[in-house]
Amino acid sequence: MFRFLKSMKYALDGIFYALKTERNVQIWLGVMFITFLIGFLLKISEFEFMIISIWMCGIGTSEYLNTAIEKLADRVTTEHDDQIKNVKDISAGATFICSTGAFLTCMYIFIPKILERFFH
Ligand SMILES: Nc1ncnc2c1ncn2[C@@H]1O[C@H](COP(=O)(O)OP(=O)(O)OP(=O)(O)O)[C@@H](O)[C@H]1O
Repeated sequence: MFRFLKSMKYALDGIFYALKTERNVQIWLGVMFITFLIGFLLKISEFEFMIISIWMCGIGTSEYLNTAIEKLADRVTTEHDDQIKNVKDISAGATFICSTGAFLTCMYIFIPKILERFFH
């Protein structure tokens, strides 16, 4: 049990460290807050809220992993290196894929509600 709590503390240290220092992580948190606010105003269902939550956690997870990979890559070398470029680009690609999926899902949920509310 003590080991589990210690692991949780390390994970929380990582979460707060990235939140304090990484702009992209801060942007993710802001976007998540705004998305939930829009969802609340548009009165999305519990199911839609769960779907959006899963996407938001997915983006956060990929952003944290992307940050960790970038940091590790910079430890390997900060000189120009083609492999490091590939590693960083692929890692950024993962976040991009997840963000695109989340964006499309949010549009699918929000647009009909916006049309319904303002154009009916
Ligand atoms: N050592 C390197 N060698 C070759 N290309 C690199 C190297 N470091 C970065 N790059 C290229 O520059 C891009 C941006 O890298 P960088 O480390 O600045 O990340 P970033 O996208 O600006 O993320 P963040 O804003 O989180 O720092 C990479 O995707 C890669 O294409």
